[in-house]
Amino acid sequence: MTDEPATTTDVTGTERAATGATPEDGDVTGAQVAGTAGPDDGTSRSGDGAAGGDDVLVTVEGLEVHFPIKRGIVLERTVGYVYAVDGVDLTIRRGETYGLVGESGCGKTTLGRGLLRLVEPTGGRVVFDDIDVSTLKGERLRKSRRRMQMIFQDPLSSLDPRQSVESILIEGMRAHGLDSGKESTRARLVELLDSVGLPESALHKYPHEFSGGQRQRIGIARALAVEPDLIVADEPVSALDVSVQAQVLNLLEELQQRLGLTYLVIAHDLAVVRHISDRIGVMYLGSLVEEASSDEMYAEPMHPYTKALLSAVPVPDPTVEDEREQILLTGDLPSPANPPTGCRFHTRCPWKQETLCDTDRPQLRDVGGGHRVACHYAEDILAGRITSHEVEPELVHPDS
Ligand SMILES: Nc1ncnc2c1ncn2[C@@H]1O[C@H](COP(=O)(O)OP(=O)(O)OP(=O)(O)O)[C@@H](O)[C@H]1O
Repeated sequence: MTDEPATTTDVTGTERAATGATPEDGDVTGAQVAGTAGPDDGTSRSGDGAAGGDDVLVTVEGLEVHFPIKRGIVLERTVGYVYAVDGVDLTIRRGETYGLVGESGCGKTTLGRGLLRLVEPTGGRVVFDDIDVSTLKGERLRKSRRRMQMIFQDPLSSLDPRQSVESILIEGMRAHGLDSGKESTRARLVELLDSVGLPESALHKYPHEFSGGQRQRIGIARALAVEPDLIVADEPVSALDVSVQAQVLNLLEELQQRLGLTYLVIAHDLAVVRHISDRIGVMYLGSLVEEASSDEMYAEPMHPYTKALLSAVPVPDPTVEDEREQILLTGDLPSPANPPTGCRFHTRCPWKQETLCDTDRPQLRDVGGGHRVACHYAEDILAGRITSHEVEPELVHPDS
């Protein structure tokens, strides 16, 4: 099959099918979503009424996933742990998109997998729609899994190359007793493909016959096949061409509105997260360091790590002067097998306060309106104990 239609992105990020590109070539049907915004347009969705209400679908409490480090061939013994997720508390509201960001290795994927119990948490709990899924076993666990699906970064490696699209889609339906007879199952498969913008003819093709964007559409259709409530999307567009990224993000948004889905979107690209998320959580070395609505996170970041991440994102309009505070992160991400004492960020923090930050681990505290931050410095500023001016020389400005 050919690639998806080429797109153009105008200055506001509005995606359009390029002139002459039909939906094409039969590959992407007319059901494909008309873009409203691209991933790099500098806009976010909070405040546009798309956010879920206060109805909580997922509660994560003190979640821990510690992987044992084993040594020895004959007598294997545990010599330490990778603290991949180390005490995360968060809630995801029904119908919202929660964006999770942070550097590679900070534990985003493990958190998503721990939430779905694709990896066993070593501590804490996950409550999904009032059911504590951390303790579920057997049939009840299987049933809860139907309601929580995952889509992956690399659709090619997550789709079995030996299975046709029909077989890929039917597998999950069958496992959950959702294939209810030949005719209705066939109609459902066609409906699923249409909902992700693929034609019926795709059913008998194999993953390698599709472009990257089309394969991601198949991954989305596979997740939708079992009628989930929550989808954890792990870097859903980072393996795709920029022109295709907006199409897939728009598709996810359209499906959310139509089907009432709730998303946890994991991404390292802050432009992607901003566009699609109602709220954003920033992770550093296994913990959340800040959480806020998408608009507030971009307008008023408080944690120095968040400020550093955001100052690395280019401004969408190159003609506008970038007046943001620039913070450059120094040093590497410490190993999650040997995290620093106290605040885990203190080894790279321009605002580190001696003894306090390297001994006392700050807790995530609500600083108003659901904006949560785990930082002694931010707390001191808010309490009026210090002003940001006192530490300004430590910050790296673009001209320095
Ligand atoms: N099965 C495992 N066994 C041991 N360590 C693991 C395992 N899975 C992940 N890790 C480690 O846990 C830490 C967090 O990994 P994770 O993949 O969750 O991070 P991430 O933020 O999603 O990074 P990326 O964006 O690169 O995927 C890393 O140090 C990783 O090497």
